[in-house]
Amino acid sequence: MWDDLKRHHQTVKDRPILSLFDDPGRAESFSVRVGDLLLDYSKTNIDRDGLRHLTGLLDAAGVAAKRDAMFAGARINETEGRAVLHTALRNLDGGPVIVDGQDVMPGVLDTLQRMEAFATAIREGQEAGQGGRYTDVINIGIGGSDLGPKMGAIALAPYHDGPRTHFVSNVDPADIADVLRACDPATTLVIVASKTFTTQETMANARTAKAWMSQSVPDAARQFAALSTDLAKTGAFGIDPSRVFGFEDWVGGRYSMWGPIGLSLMIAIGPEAFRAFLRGGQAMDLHFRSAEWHENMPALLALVGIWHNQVCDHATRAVLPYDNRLMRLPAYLQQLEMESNGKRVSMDGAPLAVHSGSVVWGEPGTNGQHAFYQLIHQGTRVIPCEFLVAARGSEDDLHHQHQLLIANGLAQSEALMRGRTMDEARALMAAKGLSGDELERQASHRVFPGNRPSTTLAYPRLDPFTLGQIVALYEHRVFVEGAVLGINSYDQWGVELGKELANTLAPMVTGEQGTSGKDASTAGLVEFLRANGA
Ligand SMILES: O=P(O)(O)OC[C@H]1O[C@H](O)[C@H](O)[C@@H](O)[C@@H]1O
Repeated sequence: MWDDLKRHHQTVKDRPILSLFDDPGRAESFSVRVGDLLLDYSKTNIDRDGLRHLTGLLDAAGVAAKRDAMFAGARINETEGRAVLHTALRNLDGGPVIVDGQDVMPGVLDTLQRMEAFATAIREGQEAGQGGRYTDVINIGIGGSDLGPKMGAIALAPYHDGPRTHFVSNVDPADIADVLRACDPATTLVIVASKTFTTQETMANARTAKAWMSQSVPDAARQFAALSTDLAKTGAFGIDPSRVFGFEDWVGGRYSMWGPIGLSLMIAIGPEAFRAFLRGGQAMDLHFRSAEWHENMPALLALVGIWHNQVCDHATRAVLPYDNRLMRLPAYLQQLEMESNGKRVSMDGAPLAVHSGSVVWGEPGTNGQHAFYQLIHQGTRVIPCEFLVAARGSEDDLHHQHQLLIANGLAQSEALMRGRTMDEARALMAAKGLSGDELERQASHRVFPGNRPSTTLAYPRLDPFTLGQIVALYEHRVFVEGAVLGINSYDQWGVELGKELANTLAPMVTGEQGTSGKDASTAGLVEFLRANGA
């Protein structure tokens, strides 16, 4: 299959994408809609044959059966022996989900209702701090216990009508110090978010927050809540079970914002808006489970990615939201995609025959246009771009600015595809009065090779339902890519070695131990930092 695709790529790689639009149905045929979302992938070099080869990969890898196994609660995370059921967290009225002969939905819905009651009590003031109604909520967590709710809280800022929300993740004391300085301990709720409740950074920050609060209020633990799968550890930390929201090991950290890890977001925007977010995710699940591959948005987004990364060998992909409040989406996707599909062996342990998932990066437009787009347009590497654009913003009185935003987003994808030829550049320079060698030289700097691929995801407005659809779309994109590659998208062994070595280095940094056994570079750096006050 891969060979067929690579052969096909050889035959089309020099073809201008623009020439595909000689077919008047191109844009329509290479677009897909789900509800009010539109994904346009017509500005890529994928044609009908390419799509046939790509969907062939899905059939060869048995993706439909793997998808159904995931939704049915099979232990598809084989290296950890776990089911993968974040979809159950948004399965509001989708019927039972059975794991080991037990329906998990009553537990999921019960936890959701407890979260809603708690969030409402905080928002309405029945649940208060020792100095009065809560004014601030601090979510302490890292990775999946931070990126989702933080990305969501920024994305849905117009819906934010609860207490102020802060996020602390880094073990760097600068992170927590800046947040604590802005909060009154007597009216602050601290949420410790950690699936395992052992993560070094989170536990260090949680202890710091507790010490900070203990200086001002009689019973600091009363103003703490916990989100975790390990209820014994939350109890040992002193958090009352009534403020602990548990979840099961079948929710992966980077897939967890739909459940208890989303509590800070729910407190910020309210339970009703949070349910709309869940409904958006559920709508995408229903689509993913039922649509044929050629009109299945997550599958197509994944196939476009596979075409660009594993077939065309473009190693990175830029995610460019023309929607400023999606500013943390690229960071969120870095964990979702790179921790999920950054694997070098397939499920059975054999090395991959093709590259693993791509490097994901990006910034909102239009900011990026004034920074790194130069390289995207004229650099020697091709960087497939993924644009996201809303028809309307939340600032109706400033809609004229939003229209400028849209024009900029669409202009970039057009420019990437169209480019500018040497003849066009020459004409520009001639119009400026240049001639001869100087005209040639100046014109060559103004050539855009074009033929650079992009996709555009368009939607009416970034509301909670739409955000739910977008996040679930990307989750399933990851699933499809992982299934095609035959890897386990749901473990993350690649983060372990650094953690182990940090434990061996900590006593060297404090000076309790010498640096013997370390390479000369690492030992030298420890010594330099110690000599300078570490
Ligand atoms: O939620 P926690 O157990 O504290 O884990 C937080 C994060 O740290 C780990 O190192 C993993 O790489 C992430 O997948 C996880 O989201």
